[in-house]
Amino acid sequence: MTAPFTGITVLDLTHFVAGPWCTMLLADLGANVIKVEPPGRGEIARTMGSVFAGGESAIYLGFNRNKRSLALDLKTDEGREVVHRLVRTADVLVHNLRPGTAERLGVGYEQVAGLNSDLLYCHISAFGQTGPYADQPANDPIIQAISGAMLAGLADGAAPVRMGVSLPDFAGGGLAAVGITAALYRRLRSGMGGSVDVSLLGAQMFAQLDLFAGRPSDASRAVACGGGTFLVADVGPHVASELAGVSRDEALALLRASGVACAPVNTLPEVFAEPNPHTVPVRHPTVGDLAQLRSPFTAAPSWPVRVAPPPLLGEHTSEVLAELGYSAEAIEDFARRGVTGDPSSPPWRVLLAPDKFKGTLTSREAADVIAAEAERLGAVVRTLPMADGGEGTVEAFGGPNRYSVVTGPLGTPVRAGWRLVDGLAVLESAAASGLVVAGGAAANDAWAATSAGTGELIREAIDAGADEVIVGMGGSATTDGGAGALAALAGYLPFRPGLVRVITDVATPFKDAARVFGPQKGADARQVALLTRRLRRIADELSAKYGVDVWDLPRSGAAGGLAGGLAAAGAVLSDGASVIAERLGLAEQLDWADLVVTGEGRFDATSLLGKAPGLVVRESLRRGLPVLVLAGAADEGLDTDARVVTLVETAGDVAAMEDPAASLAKAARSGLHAMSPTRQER
Ligand SMILES: O=C(O)[C@H](O)CO
Repeated sequence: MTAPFTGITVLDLTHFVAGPWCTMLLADLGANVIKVEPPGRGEIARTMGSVFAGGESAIYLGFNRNKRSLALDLKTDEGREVVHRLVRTADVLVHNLRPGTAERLGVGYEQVAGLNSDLLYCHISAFGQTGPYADQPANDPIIQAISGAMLAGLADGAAPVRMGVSLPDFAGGGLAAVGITAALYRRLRSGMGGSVDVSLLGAQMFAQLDLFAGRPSDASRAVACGGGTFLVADVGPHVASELAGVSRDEALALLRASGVACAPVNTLPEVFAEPNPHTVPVRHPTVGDLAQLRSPFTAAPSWPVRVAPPPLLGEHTSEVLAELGYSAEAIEDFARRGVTGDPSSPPWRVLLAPDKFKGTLTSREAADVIAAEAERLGAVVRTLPMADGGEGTVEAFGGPNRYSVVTGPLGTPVRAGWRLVDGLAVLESAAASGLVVAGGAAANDAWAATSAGTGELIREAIDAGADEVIVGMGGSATTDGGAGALAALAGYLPFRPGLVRVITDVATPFKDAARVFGPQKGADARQVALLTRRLRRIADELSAKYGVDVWDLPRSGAAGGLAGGLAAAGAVLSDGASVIAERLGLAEQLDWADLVVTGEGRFDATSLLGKAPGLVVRESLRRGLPVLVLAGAADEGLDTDARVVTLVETAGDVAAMEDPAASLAKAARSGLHAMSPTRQER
């Protein structure tokens, strides 16, 4: 079951109370509400009121949950172009701008109706669109005054009092949400868009119907109790005087026991000490734990109720612009020129280049989790998921666009993804002959496991016309010295120069392939010895056939010697992380970044030596860039200037394994927050 307004997009140009309250009602019911705010300062409520926490005002925090914030200067041509793109994709536009302002910003009804005939345009105004006051600005006290609410319940001649509750705003916002709901229903039946107008004065008049109907104000029902407290109960003067001598709690107990409707006159802290669960907790990135008033709707059957924290200013700018089809370059350009960013504070550019978190998150998944946290802190983000030749290599190049059924490591056919774009094929041994494919070390047969499938993929790539084939090595189940692959490639060997480049996750030579990696593939000591003897024989055969001695050749032991087998047949061996970094343009991305984030499952001395995160760290530090490493776990006392934050220390070792995405988010939040340029103010 989805929330009722799932799939409805609301372009929210509202501010302060009435409009944000209306759009929050829609957001609570599942609408995708995009709140457009001026860059730098945000909507007016962010700086209004007397209660602030984490840099946000309580007024703003109260009315804006479940929304996304897009910082956008509507006074620029580009800002207007963006908002018009949004109009084209939105179902509803809501604003409570002063008369004439929407038109000045290019979002008046006449200006946008032609862009999207399905659009429902809701204008919340003080006095409506017609009548003598239509052009007059007004706020809640003005409406309270003109509607008679300021004198409601007061004795004749008493000084007017503004109701402590902004009823005009709540009535206006709530009724606007009803009007929008009705218009959406009409659109569903008739296909018609259109407009909905709600005036605060009309809404207030409607909400104080009982005043006009002459209902007595009943001020006398507030009964004084001991200690200067009050309660409300329908009791006569005699009982009231009795209650004056007892504590309020006692008085309430007596009245309740006698079945008299009664309640304490609560102070605000007392309201929240009442047992009813009126609030729901939410974690806000700068405020911390934040109580939100629970939406009073309950439905049966129930629909999902979500409570996402009120967004930071511009938190979703990049995300929304990307959804509208803007390129990463255009998004960055907007930020730099002040269309979406605060021109007085330059964007914080964060490059995310993690490797996989082996067995839990792919590098792409990890990058996406970290990106969400960085964007929350206002960063402009670029992602560059890394790999080293093992699992995730094809993904790092953009993901598979072809699939082939090939021989799996244990003989069972496997569907392996690979990629061919502009003559460059990328494939990986992990997908065709991987340990994961074999079912892990326990299920693997280290002696029988074959690299045939990787050979078949190479054949497919050559047959498909690839000019260059990059073959990732790593994460394999095999220790067959490439014998299976070479047999599958019969008729295609030796490779013509430059055709096949093998990129490896390790520099291990052929002779050590079984000793170093056999155990993780399920081989016991006896099998390791047998596998090493078999590798020796294969090396001799390769030498006799191709005249290449791979026994001591660096990198030839990757993927159980498959790298060596292919190298003997003419492939070039290279370091996986370096080739991938070069092909993906890591250097240019580092030139762009202010902070670099990398990561992997376990960060240890070997990471610093050769693996992708080590390379990212090294290259970043060489340029003087700060680096954050997020790792599942890390060795103590590593010799690095990078800041290392582990999932184990921030989320605990159980959570790190059971919910790696949430744990990574937590670690990213902590690390990024500590390295954020504005952390002092946060
Ligand atoms: O596949 C393997 O053997 C290891 O990942 C080293 O390449």
